[in-house]
Amino acid sequence: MTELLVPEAGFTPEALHSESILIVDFGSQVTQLIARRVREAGVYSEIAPFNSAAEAFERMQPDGIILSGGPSSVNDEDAPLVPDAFYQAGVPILGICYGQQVMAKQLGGEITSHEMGEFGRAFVDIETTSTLFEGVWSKGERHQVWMSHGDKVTSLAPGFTTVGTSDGAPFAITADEERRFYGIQFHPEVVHTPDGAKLIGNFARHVCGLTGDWSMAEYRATKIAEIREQVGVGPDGGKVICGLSGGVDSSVAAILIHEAIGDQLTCVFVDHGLLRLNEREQVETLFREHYHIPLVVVEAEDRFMAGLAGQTDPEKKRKFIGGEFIAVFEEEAAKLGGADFLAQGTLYPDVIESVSFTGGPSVTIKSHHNVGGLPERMNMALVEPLRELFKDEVRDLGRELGLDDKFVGRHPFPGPGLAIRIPGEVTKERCDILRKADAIYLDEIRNAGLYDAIWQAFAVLLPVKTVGVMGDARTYDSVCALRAVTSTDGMTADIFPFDASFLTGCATRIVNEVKGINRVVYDYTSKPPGTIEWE
Ligand SMILES: Nc1ncnc2c1ncn2[C@@H]1O[C@H](COP(=O)(O)OP(=O)(O)OP(=O)(O)O)[C@@H](O)[C@H]1O
Ligand SMILES: O=c1[nH]c(=O)c2[nH+]cn([C@@H]3O[C@H](COP(=O)(O)O)[C@@H](O)[C@H]3O)c2[nH]1
Ligand SMILES: NC(=O)CC[C@H](N)C(=O)O
Ligand SMILES: [Mg+2]
Repeated sequence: MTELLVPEAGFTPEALHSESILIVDFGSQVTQLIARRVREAGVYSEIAPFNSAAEAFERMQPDGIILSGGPSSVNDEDAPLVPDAFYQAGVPILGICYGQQVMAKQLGGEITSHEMGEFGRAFVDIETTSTLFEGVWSKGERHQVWMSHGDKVTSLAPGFTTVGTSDGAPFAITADEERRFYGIQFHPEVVHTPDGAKLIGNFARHVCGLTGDWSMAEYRATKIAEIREQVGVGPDGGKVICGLSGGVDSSVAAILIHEAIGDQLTCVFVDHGLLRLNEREQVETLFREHYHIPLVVVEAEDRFMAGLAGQTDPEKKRKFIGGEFIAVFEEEAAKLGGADFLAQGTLYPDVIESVSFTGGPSVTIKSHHNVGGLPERMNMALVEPLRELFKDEVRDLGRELGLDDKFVGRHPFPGPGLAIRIPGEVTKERCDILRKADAIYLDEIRNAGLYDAIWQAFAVLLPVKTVGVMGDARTYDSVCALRAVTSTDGMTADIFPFDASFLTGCATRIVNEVKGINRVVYDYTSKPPGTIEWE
């Protein structure tokens, strides 16, 4: 564990790092990925929606600006714009997709809307050298990129030259090397542009001239400062309760908040009856052994089961669970004499799937219990220090905080627990059946030494009964589906390719040992098109 830079009261996060990049958000689905790539390049970044970017600029005094993509067309009447002052600030600018188009338009170029765009994989031909590509791409080469646009630049703004072209975009890559303005039609932030991360790194280092000395240690110190600022420290500071599940995210959040505000924090673990076998005891023991943070364990099985009775719609189940979690937290807060803040280990993927991050156009895939599943009325303000991070970054932060490997390496487990792994009605009896099957499956995975190679694995209990024969007798019982995926951040996932013999072994054990299940199947669907959980 590295020593923490303890920020003083009244301290601002900007004071911690000398280098930063401002990302102006025009509502792209993948703006957070730009921030992530900048972090990977070792540079602190902040995202500001286009309409508050001027204030963010004043505060941060960034060394570079990246303009995101977005759903608007620059030819629309109310098209969102970049504050004019940014073009006069002498700071390098990288415009991506809409960002390229809006910069071209504002600086005197032209953009045309076409019926046919380029969506998905495309290729760019590099026509000249550019500081943006130094050491990555050279003149005369052709490279794969990822595009998603209907509009395109058709006439360059004064000072710009064409650096690269694609079939659908004659000005796919444009540069004004003197002003250090770059406009690219493709998206370097997504993995489908294989050299994209390097290009963003080049923008930070070669174009903006940054050294890239930002680290998770600094993220930790920055967040501690922000938490202190939000909650207040000492006798006049607020009280915080943190929903703790024993999962990586909430454990990291709890430790971080505890570092920031000490005993103003109490953790609350809710046993809603939807946990895995022996999970409550394990989490309680592990947490009390490792940390001296007050922990309240709430027995809430009956109320969750009662509320779930008769519910079969996945979104209704999720919304009920989200609301009931908050009701429990509020009751526990009252018992502690009131709390002003509720802390959660919410991550960026929870946010993007539930709602749009800065008011952009993204659709709701499913209401994660801790975001879209929250009730409208909330007494406590939220403290969510991990809200911009992806899972693997949270694990890095956990290691930085000295979190035990037993926590860092745990497979994710969703807050609504077994409820979203039992399609149809959830009952205690069905939870008990699933708990047994899931425990056997994970036991087999651990015994085979596969736990760490898999990102997440679990069993699902289907609302389907099939006929079987056991000991010469007919059975008519439920089907259990097994799922295991590989992933880095849970946003996309691939199935884990078990050997057939491993799956046969699991199926045999589950059918033999779990009463109520007589058939086992394996889920071969990646994400997309599937999601990881079944509901
Ligand atoms: N049983 C629970 N009791 C209290 N809070 C919970 C519980 N389950 C989930 N939460 C809260 O909801 C948040 C989101 O849950 P989520 O499962 O995404 O994170 P996690 O459990 O901390 O980590 P992981 O994703 O590794 O399981 C948690 O960080 C925690 O604040
Ligand atoms: O805390 C959570 N509350 C939720 O409501 C929720 N829904 C899904 N997940 C977890 O998120 C990751 C992506 O899951 P999906 O592909 O099913 O959306 C996977 O790791 C899922 O287990 C949740 N976690
Ligand atoms: N992904 C984007 O930024 C798209 C920009 C603009 N809406 C277009 O269709 O060209
Ligand atoms: Mg969890």
